[in-house]
Amino acid sequence: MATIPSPATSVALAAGIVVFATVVYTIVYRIYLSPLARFPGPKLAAVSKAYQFYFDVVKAGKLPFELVRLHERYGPIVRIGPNEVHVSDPDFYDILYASLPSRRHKDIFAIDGFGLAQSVIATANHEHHRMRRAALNPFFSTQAVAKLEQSVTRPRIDDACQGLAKAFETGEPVDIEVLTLALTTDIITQYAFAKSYGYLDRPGYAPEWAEVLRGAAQSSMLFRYLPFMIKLLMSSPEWLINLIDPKLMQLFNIKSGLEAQVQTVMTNRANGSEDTKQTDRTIFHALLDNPNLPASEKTLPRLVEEAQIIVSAGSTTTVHFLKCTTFHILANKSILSRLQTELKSAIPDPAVLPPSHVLERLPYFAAVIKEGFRINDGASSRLARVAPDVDLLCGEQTIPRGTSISMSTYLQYRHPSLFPDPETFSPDRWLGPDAAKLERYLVNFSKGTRNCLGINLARSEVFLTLAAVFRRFEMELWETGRGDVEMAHDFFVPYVRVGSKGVRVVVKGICA
Ligand code: HEM
Repeated sequence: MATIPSPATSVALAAGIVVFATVVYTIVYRIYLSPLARFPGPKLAAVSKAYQFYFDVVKAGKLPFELVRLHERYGPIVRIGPNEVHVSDPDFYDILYASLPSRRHKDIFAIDGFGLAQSVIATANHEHHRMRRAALNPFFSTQAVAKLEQSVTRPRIDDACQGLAKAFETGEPVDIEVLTLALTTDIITQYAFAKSYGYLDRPGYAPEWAEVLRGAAQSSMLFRYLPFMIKLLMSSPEWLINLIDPKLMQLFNIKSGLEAQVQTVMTNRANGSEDTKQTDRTIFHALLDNPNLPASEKTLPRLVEEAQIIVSAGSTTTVHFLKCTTFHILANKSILSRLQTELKSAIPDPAVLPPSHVLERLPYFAAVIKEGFRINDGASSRLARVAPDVDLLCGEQTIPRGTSISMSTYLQYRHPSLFPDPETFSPDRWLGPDAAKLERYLVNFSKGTRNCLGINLARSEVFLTLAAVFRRFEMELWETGRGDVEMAHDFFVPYVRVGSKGVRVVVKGICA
């Protein structure tokens, strides 16, 4: 005898049918009816972010390599998400990463995993981003960077060189990543917070910091899919963090230190006891003083998040550049010798470095730096933008407004028509008759309204550091190979294979 289902069973059945129908409709819509349906790509990628999740998280940062395969198979525009296409067409770069007056929102998916939602880099809306960015720009302008070169950047580079001089005496190998991470961290913290973290003075240059940053970068790949997890982690008590991973405490201590610093600036202002010495001015003073930022932009948590992104963005990318470029110079004897000849004639006294804008005019040195930028990829993550007002023309195809569109340096720098033999470190490609044309494709700092805030500081650091190191020391690579510089994982910035012991050098001599 047939039984009549209970009301609860009927409701559950009806709910199941609705969920099933919704899922089926979503799949059919995304594959066949969406405005992006005409762009080729794997069906799973069109349906859900699971495709990206597999390469980002399960395979630990392998999406750039998969993107190469996808573009070989499907052409210059590939659909890689329900609302995302990835483009491999270098001539489209300037269109996507456009300057004002074009409006570009950001698809902050890739940034969300850092848990710094109130910082400039994670600001999705174009106008909101303009406001936050305008407040920071003066602090990192060409003039501001040039002014602080004398008092902040060069003294720290001299400190790092002291470390190399000591290594010459002891014969101990030096890990370039650890040394330059201490250097760039000390520079950015002195520059932005008037208080250097002093990593260059710590034993072994605080080697654990590199590990902490790598761990945070890798975790961000998971957190970008589950952003609530990073929020939960950031608000957890210290004992729990210690239990999960004691190394994470370094990040938390930095956050607490920044909170205390901002709080002091705010309290001193409130009770009129502020120390107004220009040398003590920090990025917090600049933001708090800015009349164009409303009070909601000057809260303690937001200022701390802005400071946190500046510490990490201001160190990791520059370090990867310095480490890779040092490797390639030392691995190519003829390049090393040509570079040192030019540096010796431009810097007669190794103790007295010219300003970075003078170094930038040395033709061979500038070509080495450009090639260093090309071969190290910069930020390896695809950088997604959204044009809210206009459709964008890519070749013959129109990408509808509102689409998340991304491009990657990894593909751009391996484009056969621009950079033949891309795995070879060849500064000469920047000295040929087509070099000027080629420069528009060198995009490590991205372009347009959301390009790198720290571009002037980064350029000053890399020119001064490499000039100092290669003018002052004779070095050789020590137990280091190409696998120690090639990207094996994309954790927003490039990371090398697990188990690499880094780029290590021995100092063989001090140059007169
Ligand atoms: C060689 C070194 C560097 C490279 C290759 C680099 C690259 C980049 C790239 C590609 C972006 C765009 C990211 C995106 O679209 O999501 C960016 C943004 C940013 N960079 Fe850098 N960067 C470097 C050094 C620095 C330094 C020294 C600072 C220190 C202040 C810095 C601070 C920032 C900030 C705050 C942003 C966000 C800007 C915004 O959203 O308006 N970077 N960087």
